[in-house]
Amino acid sequence: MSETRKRKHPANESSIERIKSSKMPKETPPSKPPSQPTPSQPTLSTTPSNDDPFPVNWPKSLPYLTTPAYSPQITPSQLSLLRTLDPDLPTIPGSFPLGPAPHVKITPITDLKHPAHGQSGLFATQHLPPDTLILPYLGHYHPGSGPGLQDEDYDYTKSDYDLWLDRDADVAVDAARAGNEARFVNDYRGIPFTPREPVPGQKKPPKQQKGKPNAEFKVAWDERTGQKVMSVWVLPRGKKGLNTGIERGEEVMVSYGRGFWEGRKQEGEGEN
Ligand SMILES: C[S@@+](CC[C@H](N)C(=O)[O-])C[C@H]1O[C@@H](n2cnc3c(N)ncnc32)[C@H](O)[C@@H]1O
Repeated sequence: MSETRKRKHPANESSIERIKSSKMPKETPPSKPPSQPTPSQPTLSTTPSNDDPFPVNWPKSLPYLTTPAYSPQITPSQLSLLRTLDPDLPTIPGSFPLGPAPHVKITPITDLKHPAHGQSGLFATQHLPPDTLILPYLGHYHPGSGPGLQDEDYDYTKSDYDLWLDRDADVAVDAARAGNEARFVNDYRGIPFTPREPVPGQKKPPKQQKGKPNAEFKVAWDERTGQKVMSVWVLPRGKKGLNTGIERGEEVMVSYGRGFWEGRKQEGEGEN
């Protein structure tokens, strides 16, 4: 077993760091159900909030969240920091659905050239313009350092689905044991480039960048639950206007950060 350490997180490389992970998590149910919130915390909702409770292709063995879950080790002061409004954060509006995200679909990856072949990814079901909120990234909120990285029989440092949420509050969010569609967002590295077709009514296909992410993780303020959440957004247009958004059928791809892959390489070396 390799030593426990932190490495850069699959997210905005400048601001978010990922808790170290070692192996692809298994999509088997945890040996214990996810931690239940204390009475003072919002309810962990795995119950349908509308007619279509689970997203298409959601793994049935995994609890589907519509609001965050909480490690029992999260303290009241951490909760209070998470629930203090930061007006500079982008917002998830109260009108955004609690439940399956409207414009993306979890899709098994069958392309043998795709580096995550055999796993799944998240794909756009319609054009997503630059700077659009795609969906929140839900999971267990847990301490990002110290003994809180071990929850009873679960070790967050082994997760490949763990993101820093708030460094000042020392809180991270892990979607390995429960989450929503956002946990299926892959890193752009090595994903085969698929040229675009012209959209109906236009001669040329929309501009496209090769070998780049088209989305990013951002911390946001969730008006629906009154707290900070991690979330996935389409990249902004950019100074040169090169980002035209994500076309229907394209995979949503972020950068996990170089540290994620370096950490993984080191683990591989450590295991030899
Ligand atoms: C947050 S999960 C992403 C969803 C994952 N594909 C699934 O079906 O559960 C992170 C894991 O996806 C895989 N992955 C994501 N992007 C990848 C890439 N560009 N190349 C290889 N593996 C990738 C790795 O196994 C990584 O540990």
